[in-house]
Parts: sequence; structure tokens; C-alpha cells
Amino acid sequence: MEIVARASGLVQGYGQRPVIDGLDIEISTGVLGLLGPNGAGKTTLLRTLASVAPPVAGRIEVLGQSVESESTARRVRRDIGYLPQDFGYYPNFSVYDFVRYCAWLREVPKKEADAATRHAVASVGLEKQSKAKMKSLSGGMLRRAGIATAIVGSPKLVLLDEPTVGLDPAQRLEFRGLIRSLQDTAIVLSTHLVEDVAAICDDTAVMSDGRFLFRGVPDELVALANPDAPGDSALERGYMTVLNSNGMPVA
Ligand SMILES: Nc1ncnc2c1ncn2[C@@H]1O[C@H](COP(=O)(O)OP(=O)(O)OP(=O)(O)O)[C@@H](O)[C@H]1O
Repeated sequence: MEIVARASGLVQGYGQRPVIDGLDIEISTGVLGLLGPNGAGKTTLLRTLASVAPPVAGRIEVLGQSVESESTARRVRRDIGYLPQDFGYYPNFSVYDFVRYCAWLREVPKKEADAATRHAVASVGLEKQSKAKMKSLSGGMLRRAGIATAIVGSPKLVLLDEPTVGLDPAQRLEFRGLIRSLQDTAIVLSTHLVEDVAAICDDTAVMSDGRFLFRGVPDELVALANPDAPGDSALERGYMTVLNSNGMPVA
């Protein structure tokens, strides 16, 4: 597994209040599931790694290049795909045009952009809707179009903020298949669904109050499960055990 991105001493916040205060993270190829309660700082971390918001302090590297400042971030932005939780779109754009536009924003080279767009649209199973207007899509299709914008041009780092929200069970299964098919990519996926982590993640981080309480493979989280902890599966009990660890990192 290749390390695609790393951050050290990361500080991020809004106004005077730090939300993340001195976080270290290494992200390798494979799928990292970022779990944590509301307000844990998952979105803040993903936005910062995506270079949407420069960190207050600390160092971020993607593919060995530092991305703290706007000028340096531009060099690697092509290699970062980001799907925000509530992504904005132009309602009158077709699916194809919207994904193509996102390829352009990420500076996918012009001669590759059409093929990359077709590939991304096909990967999320929206070929038939390629000419449909974004405003005509169902919630699940819209989310798939969003995922296409994050993977167009095959970025090495893909950051997905709650990508399975609004998907029905069949669409969630399709989504998992899609994620598994992305080879040689480092994917960070924030979710509230422990079953998503069980199904597709190679690595897990549990975040609370802007820091990691746990980082390891899902089986290690299972091994930590207190049998009396709430949860319908061993992984859920492991997650709840870690969350109830009084804020003390347990792994
Ligand atoms: N734009 C903002 N201005 C001020 N505070 C913010 C802003 N965005 C987030 N916060 C605060 O930062 C903290 C972390 O929020 P963040 O959205 O990163 O958490 P999260 O783990 O993604 O939560 P959720 O699971 O609800 O999406 C919260 O206390 C939140 O209220």
C-alpha cells in the first residue's frame, strides 16, 4: 500500500475555535472509513484535506507535494476528488456536462476530459441518464452523479463525505461495488453507517471532538467490542465501545 496523503500537526477551526487541534493522519491506497458522531470534525477534516479550506496550522502533503497554500494546492488538485456532503450543481446542466465541467475545474487535460467524463459517468451507472438534466435526477442518481464528479480523471485521493446518504439498499450495494472497483486509489469515506465500513473499508478511524479515538482495521475495532455495548453487530459494539472510552484513544 502506497501512502498517498499525510497530514501532521493539523489545526483547523472556525473563527477562534479549533475543531481539529494537532491531528496526524496517513492515508494509503485502499478505503479508509471515517466514523464519528455529529460534530466530530469529519467534514472539517475532509474539506481541509481537499484543500478547500487552508489549515490554521500544520502540514498536508498529497503525493509528496505540500498543499497548505492556494498556490501549492493548485499543483495537486487534479489528484484530489472531493464530494462534499451537500454538493452544489447547476440544475439545467446535463449529467455529462456537469461531470465534464468538474473535470475542467480540476484541470483534467483537455484532450483527456471527454474520455474521462464518459468513463466516470459509466462507472456510476448513469450512461442512460448522461443527457438528462441534473434537476430531473432522483436523490440516488444525483448522489451517483456527485460521485462521478469526484472520480472523474482518476484522482489518486478521493474524499467522499457521507456518500451513501439518501441511497436505497440496492444503490448502497452498487456504491460499494463502485468503490471496490477503484484500484490504486486512496479513498476516505465519512459515514454514519457502520455496515458501510464493514463491507468496504480496509482501514477505519473513529473521530470524536476533532481527534482520533481509534485507527486500525475493522477487525481490530471488532476485537475491542464490549459485549454490553449497544449495537446490532460486533463492529457497531466496537465503535460504541470506543466512543464510550471517555475520550481516551483505545488503539
Ligand atoms: N461553517 C462553520 N462555522 C462554524 N462552526 C462550524 C462550521 N462548520 C462546522 N462547524 C462546527 O465544527 C464542528 C465539527 O463539524 P463537522 O461538520 O466537521 O463535523 P462532522 O463530524 O462532519 O459532523 P456531521 O456528522 O454532523 O456531518 C461542529 O462543532 C460544528 O458545529
